[in-house]
Amino acid sequence: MLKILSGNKVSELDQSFIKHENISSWQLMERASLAFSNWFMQSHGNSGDKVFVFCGPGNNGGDGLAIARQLFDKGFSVSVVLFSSLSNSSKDWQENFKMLPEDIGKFQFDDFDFQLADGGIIIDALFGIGINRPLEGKFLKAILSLNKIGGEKIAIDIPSGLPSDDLVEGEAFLADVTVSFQFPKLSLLVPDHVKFVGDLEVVDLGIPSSFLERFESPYYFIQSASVKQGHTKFHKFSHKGDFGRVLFIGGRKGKVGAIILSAKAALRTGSGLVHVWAEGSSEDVIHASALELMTEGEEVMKRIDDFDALGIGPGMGEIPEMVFEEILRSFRKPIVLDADALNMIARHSELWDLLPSGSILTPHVGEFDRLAGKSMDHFDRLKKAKTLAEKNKIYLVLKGAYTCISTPDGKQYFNSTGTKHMATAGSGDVLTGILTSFLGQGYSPFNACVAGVYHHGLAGEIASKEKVRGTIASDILEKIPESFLKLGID
Ligand SMILES: NC(=O)C1=CN([C@@H]2O[C@H](COP(=O)(O)OP(=O)(O)OC[C@H]3O[C@@H](n4cnc5c(N)ncnc54)[C@H](OP(=O)(O)O)[C@@H]3O)[C@@H](O)[C@H]2O)[C@H](O)CC1
Ligand SMILES: [K+]
Repeated sequence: MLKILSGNKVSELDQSFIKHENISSWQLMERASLAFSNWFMQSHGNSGDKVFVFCGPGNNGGDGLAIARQLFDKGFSVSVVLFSSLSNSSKDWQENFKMLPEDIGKFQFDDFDFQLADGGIIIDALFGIGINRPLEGKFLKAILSLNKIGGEKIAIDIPSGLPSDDLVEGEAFLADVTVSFQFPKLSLLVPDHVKFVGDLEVVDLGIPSSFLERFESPYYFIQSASVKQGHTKFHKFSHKGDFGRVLFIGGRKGKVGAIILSAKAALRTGSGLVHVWAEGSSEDVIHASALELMTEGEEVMKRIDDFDALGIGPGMGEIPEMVFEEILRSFRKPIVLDADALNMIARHSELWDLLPSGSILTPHVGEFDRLAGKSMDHFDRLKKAKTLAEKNKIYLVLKGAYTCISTPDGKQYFNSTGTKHMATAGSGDVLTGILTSFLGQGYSPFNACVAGVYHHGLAGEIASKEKVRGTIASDILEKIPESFLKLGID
C-alpha cells in the first residue's frame, strides 16, 4: 500500500531519503526529472513537436530545467520560459540552470510571446507542492495565457495553482496529463479538481513504500501488490462450501436486474453458493439469467444466519422499515449495504446503531450526501466519511473515480483502478456483488474492500478496452475473472 503524504511532509521525506541513500538533493531532483522524462519518451517517442517548459523559482522549476536538458538530449526541440533570476531561485534550480545546453531556447517571461507555444507540448513547472497562496501577478498571467492556447499540456507533480491537500483558490493550470512523483497528492484525487488534473500518472522515484511508512498520514493509494496478498486459495480438495454461501436482498419493483447483476458478480468472484431473495414474480427471470442462482422467499428469514454474508439494497425499493430492521437484528456478521438500503438508513437514522460492526456501505456521492448531509466540497465529504466510519465502526466505500474506503480506524484508501466508462447503470450493483462474495469467502471486511474495489475497477478497465463508451455493467462482471488472471490469481 502506498502512503499518500501531505505536501508539507514531502521536504521532510526528501531530507530523510537523501540522508538514507547518501545522495545530494540535486541527485534526487535528477531522479525525479528522469522519471518524468522516461515517462515522456515512452508516451511521446520522438514526435518532433516543440516542447516549452515553464519554470517557476522553486524545485518544481528546477525539475523543469532538468527535464528540458534531458529531452533536448533525446533530440527534442526545447525552450524554457523563466520567471526568476538565478539569485532568487532555489539552489538545485541554479545548478540545473547552469547545466542547460546552449542551444536550448531561453526566454524571460516578460519577453515571451505565448503564441509561440500554441500547438506545442507545454510542460508546467511553475509550482509544485510548495505553492502556499493563490496565483497572482506574472504567474497568474502566465497560467491564464497557457490555459487559452492550444497544444498538449502536461503538469509536473501537480498542476500549478493547486495546493497539494486543499481545494484550489483562484486559477490553476489546466493539464491534459499530470505526472506526479512517487505518490498522487491528495488534491489530485478529488472530483473538484478533475478539470485541472486531466489524466493522472504516478512515476516512481525509487523511494520504497516501507520508507514512506515512517511518516504520519491517514491516506493510502491501493496498488496491485497489496491486493495480490489477501486472496483465498482454491485447491484440489476445495468444494463449494469453502467459498461461502451468500444471500442478496433486493431486485423489487421493476429493478430485478440490479440484484441479478450483484448475484452474477458474486458467482464470477468465486462464491460457492449464491441465493437471491427478490419479489416472488421475479423468480423466472433470475433463473433464466443464471442457472447457478437460487431464489428465496420471505421464509428465508428463519435461516438467515446460515449465510456467510448478505448484500442488501440493489433495486430493493422501499421495503417496510420493520423488515429491514429484522434483517439487521437477526444477522450479526458484516453485511454489504448499497442503494435503497442506504436510503433506508438515511431516512431512519436509528438504524445506524443496528449495523453489525465491520459492515460495508457503498454510497455514490448522491447517496453519501443523503447519509451524511450536503458537503461544501469533496475534501469536506472525505472528512465526513472518515467520521461516519469511525463512529459506526463500519467501512465506507465512497464510489467514484478513485473510490475511497474509509475504515473504522480513521484511515482512507483510494483505489487506483477504474475508467470513465464505468459510469453506467448497474456498475455499483456489480461492486456490491464482488464485496459480498469476498465477505462470504471469509475475507476480513478490510481485505474485501481493498480487493473488491481494485478488481471492480480493473474488470471495468478490461471491459472498456473493447466496449469503450458502450461498456455496460454486464461487461464489467464478465471481466472479473480476467482481473484475477491479470494479478496472477487462479
Ligand atoms: N520527493 C519528491 O517528490 C521530490 C520533488 N521535487 C520537486 O520539488 C517540488 C517542490 O519544490 P519546492 O521548492 O518545495 O516548491 P515549489 O517549486 O512548488 O515552489 C515553491 C516556491 O514558490 C514560492 N511560492 C509559493 N507559492 C507562490 C505563489 N502563489 N506565488 C509566487 N511564489 C510562490 C515559494 O516561496 P515564498 O517564499 O514566496 O513563499 C517557494 O520559493 C515538487 O513539487 C517536485 O516537483 C524535487 O525535485 C525532488 C524530490
Ligand atoms: K507544476
